[in-house]
Amino acid sequence: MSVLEVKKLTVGTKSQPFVKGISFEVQRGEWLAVVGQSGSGKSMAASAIGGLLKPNLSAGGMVRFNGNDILEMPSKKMREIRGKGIAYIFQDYQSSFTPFLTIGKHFDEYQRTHLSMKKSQRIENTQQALLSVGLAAELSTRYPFQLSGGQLQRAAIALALLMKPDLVIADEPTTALDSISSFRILQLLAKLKEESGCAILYITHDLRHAANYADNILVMKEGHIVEQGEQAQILACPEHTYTRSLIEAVPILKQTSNL
Ligand SMILES: Nc1ncnc2c1ncn2[C@@H]1O[C@H](COP(=O)(O)OP(=O)(O)OP(=O)(O)O)[C@@H](O)[C@H]1O
Repeated sequence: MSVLEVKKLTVGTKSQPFVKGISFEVQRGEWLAVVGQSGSGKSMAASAIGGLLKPNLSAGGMVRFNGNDILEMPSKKMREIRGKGIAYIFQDYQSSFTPFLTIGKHFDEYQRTHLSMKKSQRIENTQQALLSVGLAAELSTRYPFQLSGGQLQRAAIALALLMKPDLVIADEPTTALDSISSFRILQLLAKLKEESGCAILYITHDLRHAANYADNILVMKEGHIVEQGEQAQILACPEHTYTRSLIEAVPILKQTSNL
């Protein structure tokens, strides 16, 4: 069974659709990259899948997560799924943290909401989670502003993965980071995917990330999917002119493509 099944998903305001009937599936252990220019509807689709749409937007069609229909789900159940089954990693990782709570307190509160266990076990889990993303356990006593951007995004990822989700939605998680920190975050996601077998829906406008990490690629343009398939196939032999233009815009990819 697919972890995620999306059928004819539309998202938009009352007067204007921005995502216009897209369909795709994500399997367990798959890294699917959603690529396309700015404004093509990638984030909006991801928000609808994660049940995080802005109040002025609504979604139609079908989104099934582990067989459960997300768009029909009461908000309480959706919050449970978002905590445990689906993790969302934002481009703006600062928004995952409350400035006046320490990093450790964030991890503690998250576990208290979703699990019932002793405080000593929660502390142990927090330390393990920080270590798993290469952060020292001592960072749990610091406040968010006392961490660098890369450290904070790692902490956000550790927090998102604490409940061992089946699906990680990462919406341009490296955009605000320097290239070394970005590389580390991508490596980390790849490692976590290998270890846990989770699926990753990775939103990016950087085709190089898709080329290096994704199993499959889905290309969006103006709210439609124009092409989807295996990563190597799409990059070597793109069928759609829009995909070709995206590849041509990245010289290093153009060299290895059959364009
Ligand atoms: N809350 C909103 N209300 C109305 N229009 C919106 C809202 N959020 C986004 N849009 C519009 O919807 C379109 C799709 O936006 P979306 O954020 O999904 O694009 P994207 O492909 O993720 O772009 P980027 O790569 O820049 O993040 C854009 O034209 C955007 O201006």
